[in-house]
Amino acid sequence: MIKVNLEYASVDLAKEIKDGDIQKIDAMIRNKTGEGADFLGWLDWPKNYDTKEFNAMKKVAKQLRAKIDTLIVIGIGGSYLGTRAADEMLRGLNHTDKVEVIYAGHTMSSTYTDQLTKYLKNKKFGIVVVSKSGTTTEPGIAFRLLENQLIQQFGLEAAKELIVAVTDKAKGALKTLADQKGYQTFVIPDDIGGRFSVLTPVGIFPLMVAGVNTDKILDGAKKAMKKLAKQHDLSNSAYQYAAARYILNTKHGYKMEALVSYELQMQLLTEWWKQLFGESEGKNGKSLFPTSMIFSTDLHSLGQWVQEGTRKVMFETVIRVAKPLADVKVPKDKDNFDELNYLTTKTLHEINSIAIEGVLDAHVNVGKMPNIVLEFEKMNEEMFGYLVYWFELAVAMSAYLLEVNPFNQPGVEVYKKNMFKLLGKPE
Ligand SMILES: O=P(O)(O)OC[C@H]1O[C@](O)(CO)[C@@H](O)[C@@H]1O
Repeated sequence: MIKVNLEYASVDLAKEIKDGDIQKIDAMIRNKTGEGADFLGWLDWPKNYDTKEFNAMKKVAKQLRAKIDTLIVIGIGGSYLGTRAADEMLRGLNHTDKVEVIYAGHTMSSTYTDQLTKYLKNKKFGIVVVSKSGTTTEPGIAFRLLENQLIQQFGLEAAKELIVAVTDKAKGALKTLADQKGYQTFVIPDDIGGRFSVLTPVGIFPLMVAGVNTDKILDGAKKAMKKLAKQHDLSNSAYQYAAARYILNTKHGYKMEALVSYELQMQLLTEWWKQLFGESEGKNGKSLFPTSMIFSTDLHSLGQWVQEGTRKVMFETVIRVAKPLADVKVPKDKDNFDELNYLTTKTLHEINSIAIEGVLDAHVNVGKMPNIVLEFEKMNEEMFGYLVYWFELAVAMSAYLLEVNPFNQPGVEVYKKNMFKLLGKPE
């Protein structure tokens, strides 16, 4: 479902990396002997997840969906990015669905929060609050505000049916609060970190409420798991990607990787990817800075820099989708004032695909910027599950190649501690 095309990357895997090193790290991942191995729960999750819990989630999601027109998903980082990535990639602007999904708790912007609370005044809304730690400030504040508003609008009893918490199975502020107030809870497994959690109740429950076919997402993840578990060396496409970016970074001196998609509805997927790679690898003064662009949109802004700006700093990783969710024909026009009739033999996706060819040539051959191309078979639910698992395995390999622990994020705590000190948070 994903092929790695290194034709434009100026990387020769056979010459520039030892297959033995890849095999060693693969064994470390599979045998759970590397640093941070306590957080490898995602590795077997597609076959190990608790089907009973998932059936219970389906039931609760159906009940909640029947009662609301708007779902507020409260969370930050790994507690919301994967959900939003799937929501935008799969539902996109599909407003025919009865439930609108709005995200909160990923910002402390007072303007956004004020606008949201006003918008919800005439809405029948429900809340899914997601926090593994239960103590993160942003979702904590958003939940306090929106829970109050929901109770004011619909009453205490109704709140028990309109609020669901996804959090730790036993500990943390959110678990205590939900249990005390009688809110339904679903569990974030101990051995899966936030940014690896989209296939757990973190992503799956809100997506169920949003009406997404989550069974197909999990089928896709299982497909990836089964295929990649059989390939312990560079025949594994996730490892090819990890190795290529490692070589570009450590042997060719590149400092940044831009994930590029030609699908506007993958914008949030690139945000999810940024957290996955940024938090997993950005340690000990090492790793690529993960950034992203949407083409052709950003060709009309950053395109100039990409073509002619500072060289040997950034390379691109381009997602090329073979089969989009839908396609559109350019209509014939009898006047042809806009001179576009020459395009009417092609669909929009065909035009987009030709743009990729043209841009690859311009960026690689003229601009001398290496491009890794990730060939995605399609863009549906199954593909989403597949790509999530694929990137998770890729980042584990990639971080271990850099000799950093992929599963912690000690740097994030620094700002949090400073902020708590300045705000006078009691110890
Ligand atoms: O789910 P929590 O505990 O609220 O944490 C949210 C996010 O915050 C971080 O700790 C830091 O951004 C992420 O690792 C995590 O995904």
